[in-house]
Amino acid sequence: MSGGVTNGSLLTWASLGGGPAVLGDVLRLLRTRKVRITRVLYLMQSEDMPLPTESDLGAITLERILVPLADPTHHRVIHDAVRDRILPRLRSLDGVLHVNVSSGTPAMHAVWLVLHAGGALPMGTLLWSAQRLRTGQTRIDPVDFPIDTYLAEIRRGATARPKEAHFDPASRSARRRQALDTLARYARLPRAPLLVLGERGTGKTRLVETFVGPLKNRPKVITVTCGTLDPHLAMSMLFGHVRGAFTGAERDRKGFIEEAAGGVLFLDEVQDLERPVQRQLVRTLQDPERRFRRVGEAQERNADVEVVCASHLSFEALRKRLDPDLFDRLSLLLVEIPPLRDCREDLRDDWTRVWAEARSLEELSPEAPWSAAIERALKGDPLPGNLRDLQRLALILMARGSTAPSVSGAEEGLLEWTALQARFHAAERKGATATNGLGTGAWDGRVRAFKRRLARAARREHGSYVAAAKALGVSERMLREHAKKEKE
Ligand SMILES: Nc1ncnc2c1ncn2[C@@H]1O[C@H](COP(=O)(O)OP(=O)(O)OP(=O)(O)O)[C@@H](O)[C@H]1O
Repeated sequence: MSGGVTNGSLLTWASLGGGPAVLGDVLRLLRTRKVRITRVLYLMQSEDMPLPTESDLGAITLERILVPLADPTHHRVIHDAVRDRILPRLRSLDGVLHVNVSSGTPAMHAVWLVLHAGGALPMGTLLWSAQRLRTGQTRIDPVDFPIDTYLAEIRRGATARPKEAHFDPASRSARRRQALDTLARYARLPRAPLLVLGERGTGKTRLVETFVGPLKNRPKVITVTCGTLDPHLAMSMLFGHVRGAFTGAERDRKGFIEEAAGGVLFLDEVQDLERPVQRQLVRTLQDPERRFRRVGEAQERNADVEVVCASHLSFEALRKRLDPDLFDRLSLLLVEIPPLRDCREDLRDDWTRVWAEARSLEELSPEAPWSAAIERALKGDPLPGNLRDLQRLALILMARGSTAPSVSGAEEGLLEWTALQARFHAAERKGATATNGLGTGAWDGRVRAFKRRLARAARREHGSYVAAAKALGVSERMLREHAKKEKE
């Protein structure tokens, strides 16, 4: 490499007709982009494919690779041939690999994209699309199509299944009505982070995705379930990273903040974010421009995002778990979604909605079954799982009948549900004692809290960290790390 010019190899399928001429143009155009190709890997389906001339190639080495294909329009055939014949050759290539994805059939083009996205091509490989224009000239463009990002988006779209109910703000109970009115007022304020609290299963996620997003006129909602982020990667997942920022960072990657640009970034169970990430978030939230840095990058970026956070913890418990500055910022606009047991007037509507959504078989009645017994059961249960308790009942009843459950069938199902609910209530009580102040958040967080306790207990027992470390045969530094990591 010299003067910003990179040496590399170009991989291209041999084409009939004007293929070699286009190849000559591609090599020339790459040179204008400071890419010096020293070797062309020329994939030929048969020996009689036309070859580029010396004037096309100059000093470039032409390496012909014979790849017979039973069907060049068949993705699997192409993939298998490339995997077996080409990929092993690429491992020993010097310099950067450039692939001309436009040569060959559309199926060949697609296979390059997939192999690249899947990481099968050497690190740093660049894809180029070359087009012969009507004027007879050729143009090349880098292929900027991050398949994995698109797939994630498509999957998100697929999870928001069209049959899913949008959150219905109409409610009969005063508590829920008040909460939703407040939420609607707050949501209309631009650039003000919003905190939604509510027990598990009260529908917070759906509420933010289908009610808050549209209210903010930002239907795109990127939901991040904070407890599922790998603690070591959380910063990069949220803020993105640049290539080389850490081992395995093979290319620049946008974080969720950038992905949410123009929409809403929804941080679900925000207390599960690691403290350093929380601190970083404070910086971004207090900046009206929402500036941030990708991991490993000095330059600041900004993203036009609205931020909404949610937690199943109570106000007091969340205050203890969050960085104080973050809590201060998030709690400016706070809405608490009441549990179902405090909104009994809405139970029948909730039940109807849950039934309609849970109805996975066409032959099941679209009408939610209703009887005095169902009403008694629902109204008499503390419903600790909220909407999920209703989902459980719906599934039990559905499993009992392929048509609208008869009242007697429903009653048997109700007995089953009541027995199961009793087990959940018991487990809930036991869990409340068992967690013993370790919190109810993500497993990682609870493990850390446990280690913190052990480290602190060891210090109390032995009088100092030095003595405790000696007695336990561990390093003092590690003990101190465990003891301090988060403020309780
Ligand atoms: N309006 C609705 N109608 C029917 N079902 C709903 C509605 N809102 C939510 N649900 C269902 O209820 C369940 C709980 O909803 P959601 O996940 O939004 O609650 P949550 O408060 O975020 O709970 P968690 O934090 O446990 O995920 C989900 O399975 C969801 O599909």
